[in-house]
Amino acid sequence: MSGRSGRGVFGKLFSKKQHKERDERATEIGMPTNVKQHLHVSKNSETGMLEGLPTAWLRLINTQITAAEQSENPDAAIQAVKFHMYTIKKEKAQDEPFKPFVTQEVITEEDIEIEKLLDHKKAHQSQDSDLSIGQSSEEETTHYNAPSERQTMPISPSKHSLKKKDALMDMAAVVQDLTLIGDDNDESPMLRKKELSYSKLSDEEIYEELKRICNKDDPYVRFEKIKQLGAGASGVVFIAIDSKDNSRVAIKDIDLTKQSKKELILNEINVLKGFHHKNLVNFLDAFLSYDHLWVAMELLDGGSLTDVVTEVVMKEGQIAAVCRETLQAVAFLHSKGTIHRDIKSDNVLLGMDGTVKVTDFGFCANIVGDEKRQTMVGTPYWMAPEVVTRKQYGKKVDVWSLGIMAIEMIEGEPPYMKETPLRALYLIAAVGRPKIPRWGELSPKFQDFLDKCLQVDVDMRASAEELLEHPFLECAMELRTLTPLIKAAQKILHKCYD
Ligand SMILES: Nc1ncnc2c1ncn2[C@@H]1O[C@H](COP(=O)(O)OP(=O)(O)OP(=O)(O)O)[C@@H](O)[C@H]1O
Repeated sequence: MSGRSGRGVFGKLFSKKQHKERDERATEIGMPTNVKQHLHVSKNSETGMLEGLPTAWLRLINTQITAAEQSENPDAAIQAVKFHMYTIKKEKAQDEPFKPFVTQEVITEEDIEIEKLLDHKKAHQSQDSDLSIGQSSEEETTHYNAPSERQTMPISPSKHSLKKKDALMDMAAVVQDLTLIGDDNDESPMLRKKELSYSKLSDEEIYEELKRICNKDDPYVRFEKIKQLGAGASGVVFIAIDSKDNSRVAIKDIDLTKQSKKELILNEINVLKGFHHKNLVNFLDAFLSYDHLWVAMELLDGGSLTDVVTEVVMKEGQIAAVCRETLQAVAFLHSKGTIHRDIKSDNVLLGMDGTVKVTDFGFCANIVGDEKRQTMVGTPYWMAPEVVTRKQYGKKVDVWSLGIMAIEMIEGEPPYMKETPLRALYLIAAVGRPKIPRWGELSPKFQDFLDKCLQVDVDMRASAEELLEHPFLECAMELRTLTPLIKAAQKILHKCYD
């Protein structure tokens, strides 16, 4: 599906156009507005097509999922469109840009919200159809907006869909539940008490607490801004020189006035302070200047792994090296009771020396031991089937995503990247393990590694810890062999970190 003509083991270089197409792919969907939901889903016995979903949902399904596909796998079509609508709704509601770590409070609200949007109608199940997802007792009006950039699954709680009082009551119950089911032997950081106490703080108190935990230096005096690296939903990232030791750092500048849930930042900073690993883009310090929070991080001057996979061909030994380093980060996060939930090449940053570090903890979930979460987060193309199909999921979603990232390193892009996000969701749910076009060109060890990552049955899928022992990783080349790939990609993309 990559569109590359064969050359060498993994084919020829990816074009810049394909790189651009890859980013544009996720921006395609523009949605209608004001859709009334009366859900009573059934399958037309003649055409096999779904009926009874909101008109806008059906329009989406019917334009992107064929009648035969709907008929063959109606559940996958329904799950995909539900998930998709949830994503769009969240995309519009997202107004909390900085989320290096997601707290239990956010996840709990997210759980409640997804249930409300998607599943609570099950309470009114129809008796005449297996497919029924019920009928709402009252009309709901949902506004849809086109998602921006790549199709990620934002998790900030919507102000529109959840009454604060109800959310807090439900949250208290869930937090209590989670505390009760916590494993005594689990070493996860127990953060909930602090989160709950923060959630009671007023804006003024939050600023006071931020002042207390941030470095007292004036960032405008201490750092010299060199150049902007990019602007994400989470703020602007730039390179700066730290006058304290002349080191170069990456700084994320967050405008606090645009944050509706400032208390989350307190938790995030505290969590980040406690998470240091050689394969994570480590937090260095936080600074407060009026309404701006500057978060200083290690600077990775090699750009993202996406730049490399889309532009140059990687050898198996180089892929093994990146997998090993990423797995070390993932295993570390898992050992701390945290799921990353958004492992993909965009979130793996490289140093010019070949250092590999995982970043963007904006979708992390704190978990307790092997406790499973019922939330749907991540980026559709990298998403594990159990996430799309709304089954309970746990740490192993990161292992699936790592498998998809390995496919990116082989093929230049994840499976279904040329499909719309909705169709990709359907295919993930319906097909399960994706086909890998260059499968026959891979070594048996690499094939086995991918097999262990991409098991649809979560129990059959290896853990990050187990994968670190896999023989494929013994083939890893030295990290410095990544440097020529990074340089080649930077040259093609005209990127420079000086
Ligand atoms: N520590 C870092 N070192 C080098 N580059 C970085 C670092 N952190 C972020 N970047 C780069 O800066 C740009 C913006 O990063 P940011 O994380 O804000 O963007 P994003 O991931 O697209 O957005 P978001 O995560 O907020 O949705 C990206 O190109 C990213 O690769």
